[in-house]
Order: sequence, then C-alpha cells, then structure tokens
Amino acid sequence: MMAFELNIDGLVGPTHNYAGLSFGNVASTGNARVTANPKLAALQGLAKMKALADLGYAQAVFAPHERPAIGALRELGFAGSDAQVLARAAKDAPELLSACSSASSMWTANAATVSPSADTADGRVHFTPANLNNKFHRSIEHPTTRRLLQAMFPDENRFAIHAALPAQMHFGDEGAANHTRFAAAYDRPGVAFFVYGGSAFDASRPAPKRFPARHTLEACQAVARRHGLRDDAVVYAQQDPDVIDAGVFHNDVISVGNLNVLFHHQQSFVDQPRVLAELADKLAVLGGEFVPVEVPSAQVSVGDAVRSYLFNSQLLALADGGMRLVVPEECHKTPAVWAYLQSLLASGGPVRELSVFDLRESMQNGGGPACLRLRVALNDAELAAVNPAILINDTLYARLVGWVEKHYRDRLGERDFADPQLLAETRGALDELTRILCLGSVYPFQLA
Ligand SMILES: NCCC[C@H](NC(=O)CCC(=O)O)C(=O)O
Repeated sequence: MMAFELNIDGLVGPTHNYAGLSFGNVASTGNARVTANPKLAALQGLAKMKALADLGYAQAVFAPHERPAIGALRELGFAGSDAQVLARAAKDAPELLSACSSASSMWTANAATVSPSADTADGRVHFTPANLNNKFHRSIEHPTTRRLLQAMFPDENRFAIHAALPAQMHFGDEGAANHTRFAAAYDRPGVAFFVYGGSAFDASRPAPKRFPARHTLEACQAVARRHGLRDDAVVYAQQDPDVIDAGVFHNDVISVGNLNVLFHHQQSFVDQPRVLAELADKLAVLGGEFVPVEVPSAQVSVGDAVRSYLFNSQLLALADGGMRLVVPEECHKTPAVWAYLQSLLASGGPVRELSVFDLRESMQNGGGPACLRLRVALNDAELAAVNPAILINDTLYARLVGWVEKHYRDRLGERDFADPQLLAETRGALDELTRILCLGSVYPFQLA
C-alpha cells in the first residue's frame, strides 16, 4: 500500500480584502484598508498549487465560501431584499458588512483538524471543522466548510466529517494550524500533537496579556476524544504566551512538522524540553525516530519569525528521505532569516530543498504557505475515494485560471461590499465553480 499527504489549498475568494479583522494578527491589523487585488491573490495561490503538483505532490483545491454572507447579516437583524440587506448594513454597521465579506476561508489550515485512519479507533479518516470562535468573521465558516468536506470526501465508510465543537469560548478551536502529526510514514500509526493557547477551565495556567489565546486545551481534548485517538499517542503543549503577545496567533507561525521532523523556534512552547522529550518517547513506541530542528532566538528573533513567516512554511517529503521547505518571499527579504536558511541547507540535516513563493496578497492578512493548505494523510485506497474533480492537474489548473480571469476584480475595498453587483458576480462565479469541482449544492444561495 502507498501513502500520501494530500495538500488542499484554499482558492482565494472573489471578495479578498484587507479589513483589519484579526486582533492579535499583526499583518491583518497593520494592513487594514489597503486596497486588495482578489484576482492576483487567487492567481498567486493557484501558482503555488500548480508548482507543487508539478513537483509530484498530491495537491487539491478547496472552494471559497459565499461572501458577502447575506444569511449572517440577516441573523444580525438586517432585513429586506439582498440589496437592501447590503445597503442597510453598509449604512448602519459597515464593520459587520466587512466581517461578513471576508474571504478568510482561503486559510484552510484553519478549516478543520484531521486524523488519518491509522490513528483512529474506527479506522476512518476523521475531520472536525474548526468553530473559529474567536473571530466573528471566521466563526461563520464552519457550516459551509463541513458541506465542502462532505462533497470532497463523500465515502462515509472511509471518512467521518464531524460538526464543529460547541461555538463557545471554552472550546475555541482553530483547526490544523495548531495541530501536527508525527509518524514514521503517512500510513503508520502516529503521534497527534495538539497545541493550545490557553485553558478555559484551569486558571492556574499562564496566559497572554495583550492578545487573545484563540485555541483551548479543552477543544484539543474534545477533538482527540471524538476522533478516537489513543492517549499514549497524543501530546498536548501550550504555546508560549509571550510569543502570542508578539503576534504568534497560531502555532503554525512558530513551528511546522512533517513525518518525524519538527521545525520550530526556540521559544515555541511552555516547558519546551519536556514537550520535545514526550514527542520523542511516544513516537519511539510507534517505531519512529523524532528529529527536532530548533531555530535559536540568537539566529532568528521572534519578531523576524513573525515578519518573514519562516515557520509558516510547508515541510514536504522528498523521495530521498529529506525534506523540502516551502517559504514565502518575505523570508528572502528578511536578512537574518535568509542567512539562517542558507546555513540550514548546508547543515546536513533533513531540510535539503527550498522553494520560495510570492504570496503577498495573502501574507498581508497574515496567511503564508502553511495557512493556505489543509493536510490529509491518506493511503492509496482513500486517495482513490476522494472526489477526483478537486485534484490539481494541468487541465484543472488551466480551467481555474480561466475562471479567475473571467470573474475576479483586480481592485477591492470596503466600499465595494454594498454593491449588489459584487454579490451577483460572486454567486455566478461560485455556481460555475461547483460544477467545475463537482461539489453539488454547497452554498446558502444554492440551498435556499
Ligand atoms: N492562518 C492564517 C489566518 C489568517 C486570518 N486573517 C484574517 O482573517 C484577516 C482578515 C482581515 O483582516 O481582513 C486570521 O487571523 O485568522
């Protein structure tokens, strides 16, 4: 049997914009009201998908959500025709219209937490869509995310798609951005590594002072229970609260893992040596040798890590057993980080190849290469059961580029959200996309 890591990248939606919605994410708040280019954003994301597919990686695409979210605006009391809902929200609460227009579903590392079949009690691949409870604009994603996952992984004998956890701060869940899995091979039993920002019930734990801890220990434990993970193959770690206060709003801004390797900063976790030792011990029981690659603060400061998004990289397996690191162009522009990367490649360690992508449109909202993808480890029978229309190949790439060129604007700002024409354009585009990707009816406007 063969095993794969399928990367599912979020296709940037037609309303991509900079609204400064994410307190604690310094790129988001720092770029509030900058004019966005949705067309360029979508093409930058597609170029990464195509390049990684061309390198031989299993690559798929996650459809964007319907925005502006008219249903969410109606729940908040705006009434009338769709055009009236938009006009009333624009006049009375433009911040709510912005929140309901965000294309934030592009960051699919926050779409769900995924446990491969080798780790779960019932032998199915389990998905829990993240409730993204900490930010209103993201908290409205999970119902559509769930329908999309069901359309992409339709075989219930192989795939279990749960509902999101209770939408409540005690169970704040940001999905796979705070989760990594270590294993000797993708289809071998592995160690699930859950990273949380704080505990909802245990006040004795440290907490950030400035920015919110979005993800709770209790959410991690609930996901582990639902997915049927074994206690002796799970490790929980708390993010260092000081780095949350420095702008590390998700763990994937300070560490990334793949197979048996954890690439991470010296200041990632509370009680870091204990966390690393527990990972090594639990992986050893499963026949794996844990390889931590720690970046010292003296070489790369937390500030440079946040600026460059060095750790929001993708760590991908190479055929020879080494790893490729996929980093954003901002790493090239940050001298200490670029110098570090040269020394990393020369070190004889697991990272042997480097790929650099221009993802500036997403980066300006705090979303790098790793934020843009959801990883699903699959054996060959499971890969064969995935909806084949979502898999990136030359034909689908060309079709999606043509679709973006046809439907997307190249300038978008806050004043555009009230335009009923934008709503009509995005619905028309998404209706066509569901046919290209064979998704059936997944959007509220299709289900009404
Ligand atoms: N994993 C990366 C997520 C980035 C995302 N940014 C945003 O939603 C910014 C949207 C805006 O400000 O327009 C977030 O913070 O959850």
